[in-house]
Amino acid sequence: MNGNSSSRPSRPSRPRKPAPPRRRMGPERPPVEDPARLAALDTLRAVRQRDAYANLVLPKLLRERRITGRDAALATELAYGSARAQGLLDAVIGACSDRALSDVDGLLLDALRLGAYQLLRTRIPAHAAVASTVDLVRGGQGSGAAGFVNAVLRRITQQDEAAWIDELAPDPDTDPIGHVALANAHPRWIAQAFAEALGSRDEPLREALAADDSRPEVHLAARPGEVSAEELAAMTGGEVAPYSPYGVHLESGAGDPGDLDPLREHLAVVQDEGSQLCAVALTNVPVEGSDERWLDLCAGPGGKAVMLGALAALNGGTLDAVELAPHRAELVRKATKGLPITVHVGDARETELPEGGFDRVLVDAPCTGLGALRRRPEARWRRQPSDVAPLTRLQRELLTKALKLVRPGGVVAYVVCSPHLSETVGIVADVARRTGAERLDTKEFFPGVPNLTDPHNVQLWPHLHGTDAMFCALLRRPAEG
Ligand SMILES: C[S@@+](CC[C@H](N)C(=O)[O-])C[C@H]1O[C@@H](n2cnc3c(N)ncnc32)[C@H](O)[C@@H]1O
Repeated sequence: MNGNSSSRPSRPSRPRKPAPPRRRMGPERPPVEDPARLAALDTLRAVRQRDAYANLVLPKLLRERRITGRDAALATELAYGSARAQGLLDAVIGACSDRALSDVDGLLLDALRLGAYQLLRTRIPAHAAVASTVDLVRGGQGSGAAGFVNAVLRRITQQDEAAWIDELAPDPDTDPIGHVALANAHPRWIAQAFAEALGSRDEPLREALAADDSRPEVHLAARPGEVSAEELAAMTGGEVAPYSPYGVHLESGAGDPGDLDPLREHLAVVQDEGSQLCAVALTNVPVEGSDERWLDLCAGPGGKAVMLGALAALNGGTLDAVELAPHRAELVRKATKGLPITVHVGDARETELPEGGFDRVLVDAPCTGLGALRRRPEARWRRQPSDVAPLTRLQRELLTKALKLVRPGGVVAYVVCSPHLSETVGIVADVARRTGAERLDTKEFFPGVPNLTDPHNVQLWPHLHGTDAMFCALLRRPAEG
């Protein structure tokens, strides 16, 4: 029998009343009176639940919910700030909660982090920070949960950030690295890696971690041959960068740079000034003989390929670009449209491109990214010390292959966005020793950049150069004897 009850008499048709609004199942959403905080909270949730990237989730949410202006700026500050400071916030929340953090429901932990960040690291009045967070929780998880969050946040208000650090951080006399790590919201192992790279556990380390813990400016790179840095600065309201001949700095929070006309028209890309300097340095080294065939061995998503491709075009040459991940290779193709670039998808270690066939080769190797933590809010809490060893194996193999692909007398730039010594000087010293490559005085090819002291390598730092902590070493394949 048909499930429709055909035996029922049909009812006379009546004018239909508008249906009452349908109630959602499950906990009610808060009324969206506070779109900025709700967007920040939803971002923290996506980071925790789906391993999402805050700087991909939030801009999408802001667009979908049409959040703009001051609300967008507040959402950005709260989402990225809370993600960046997570370890410090958790230490304080843990000290103020009668439950172990591992027993606190994830949704409540997100809200507590959002509230604690406002209390410890913004000028939002304490009563507003507490009340707005409690309202979000009451709307989402009910009044019992709201009571718990209220109690924890009220305890946090009893001291400011400095007092909490005094109470919770390791003793600076016996564990200076542990102390400065918590005070600047970094995991200890990362602070330790920075200390080793800086050769200091004192003021330089504190300055490096503090710079890494602040909101970065947006850097743009003008496409060589299309527009000058001065013109790009005038078009975007930015400032010409201090070191890169193509760089422009924009204030952070000035909206989505992707909406700027020069970016839409492919006259410029978003690219950290340190990355620009490393790509340009490769082209600054004199080479004898031919100089037409350049190679970018790890090209996705294509920032440096755009720079190198545009410079190759001006030089009458070409660029080959290799990328393992097909979707990232596609990004390289899109970013470099109109430039003399051939994109190859595959493992650079096994590429069939001709050995000895290139005059200049860039190895912008996959790395921990510890040098760009300020641009990736949650990354410092996600990365693990165990990530380092497999990357160093890959880095060593890629640099070794690059030194085969470059012709005798040609030059290779080894670049990583990390100051971790195992990924930087450790790789270069080892591969140079095994291959006989000549290590050049890399800083010579970073003209005008101060505070470079290593005789072979360049390590940039946010606190010294305003760039990501990029590392670059230039090597030459010996001419055949
Ligand atoms: C640090 S990123 C390169 C960034 C790029 N040069 C830019 O400026 O936009 C490293 C890239 O190497 C790619 N990769 C990883 N292993 C690779 C391999 N064995 N061969 C080629 N590319 C690889 C990654 O997918 C990633 O896109």
